[in-house]
Amino acid sequence: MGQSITARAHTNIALIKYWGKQNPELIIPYNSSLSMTLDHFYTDTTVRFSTDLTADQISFNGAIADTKTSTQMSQFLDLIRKQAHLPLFAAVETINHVPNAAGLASSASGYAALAAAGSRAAGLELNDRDLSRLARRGSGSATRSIYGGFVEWQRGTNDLDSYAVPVQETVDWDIQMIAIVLNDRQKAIASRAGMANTVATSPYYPAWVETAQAAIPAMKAAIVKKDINLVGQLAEQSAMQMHATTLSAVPPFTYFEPETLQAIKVVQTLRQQGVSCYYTMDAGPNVKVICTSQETPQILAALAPYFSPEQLLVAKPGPGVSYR
Ligand SMILES: Nc1ncnc2c1ncn2[C@@H]1O[C@H](COP(=O)(O)OP(=O)(O)OP(=O)(O)O)[C@@H](O)[C@H]1O
Ligand SMILES: C[C@@](O)(CCOP(=O)(O)OP(=O)(O)O)CC(=O)O
Repeated sequence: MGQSITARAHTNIALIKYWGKQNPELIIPYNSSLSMTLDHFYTDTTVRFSTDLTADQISFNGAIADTKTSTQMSQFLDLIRKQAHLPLFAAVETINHVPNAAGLASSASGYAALAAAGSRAAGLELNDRDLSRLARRGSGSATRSIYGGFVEWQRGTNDLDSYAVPVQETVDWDIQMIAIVLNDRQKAIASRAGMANTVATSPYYPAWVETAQAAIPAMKAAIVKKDINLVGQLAEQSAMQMHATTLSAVPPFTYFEPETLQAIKVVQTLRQQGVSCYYTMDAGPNVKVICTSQETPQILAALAPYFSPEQLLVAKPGPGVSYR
């Protein structure tokens, strides 16, 4: 009977987005990305390898995982089994402490937690870099969730040199995000399919890679300066440039919904009034507002006529992977 290991990983939101893979099998991106790990939203995953099992046993939020999810997780466990030379099945229990369909990447915290708990349960003692490389194989955004604070995923060119590094692990200045949960409809195009389609068909894609790469040093400088306005401006630009590549794909598609524009308008109006707030968006309609805690009450008040309190979730910078 193997040891039972529980790991916690927090989700993250990219300020400079990852969008497109140069190697889909190994999940090597075309561009580097930079994110903020969030405090309130995380996944707890427990893994135990056992001679008693005849198949992986995967429980997801207290129920048996659906076939698609459990197949993906078993394939990920295969990577760990191979690395550890351990031909045993595993019992996995994972719980996402991320509100349903909040547009806060659960694949990021999910695969970072599975990489951490799974590798340890298999007897591997991976350093953070190798843990980041392993998490990357589950989902690109998981590469960054190994670390807390601000994190850069250096794109690299192969399995060995594509991993995340901490940019600022302890964030001692005032920055946070308000996630606006617009609707809980299943998104029509998953990020994986959306980015593949964009790489294959958007004539703007080469420009995306070039501008995203150039934005990384600019964002790092803004973080060092603790400049909320510069961080916000660069994040907003990156998000809208990413979404421009979906509009220019063939056939075109978008993650925007009417409520998305409503939320963006509120942010723009507040900014005209002198409030420091900026928006970002991932592969779904929900908007995340980058702001200071000081101005958050004013921003929540401006959003209140359009969205209920349950739709507005506030998060601060959070920690890296830990073991329970
Ligand atoms: N706790 C978990 N453990 C392992 N895998 C998970 C976990 N939570 C979610 N996932 C995987 O992540 C997938 C959901 O990821 P998906 O990319 O669709 O959305 P997201 O990660 O929430 O948002 P984004 O598109 O921005 O990454 C699920 O299908 C599941 O396979
Ligand atoms: C828009 C994004 O959130 C895309 C995240 O994509 P995923 O990490 O979910 O994609 P896969 O690597 O295919 O699993 C931007 C980002 O998080 O950087």
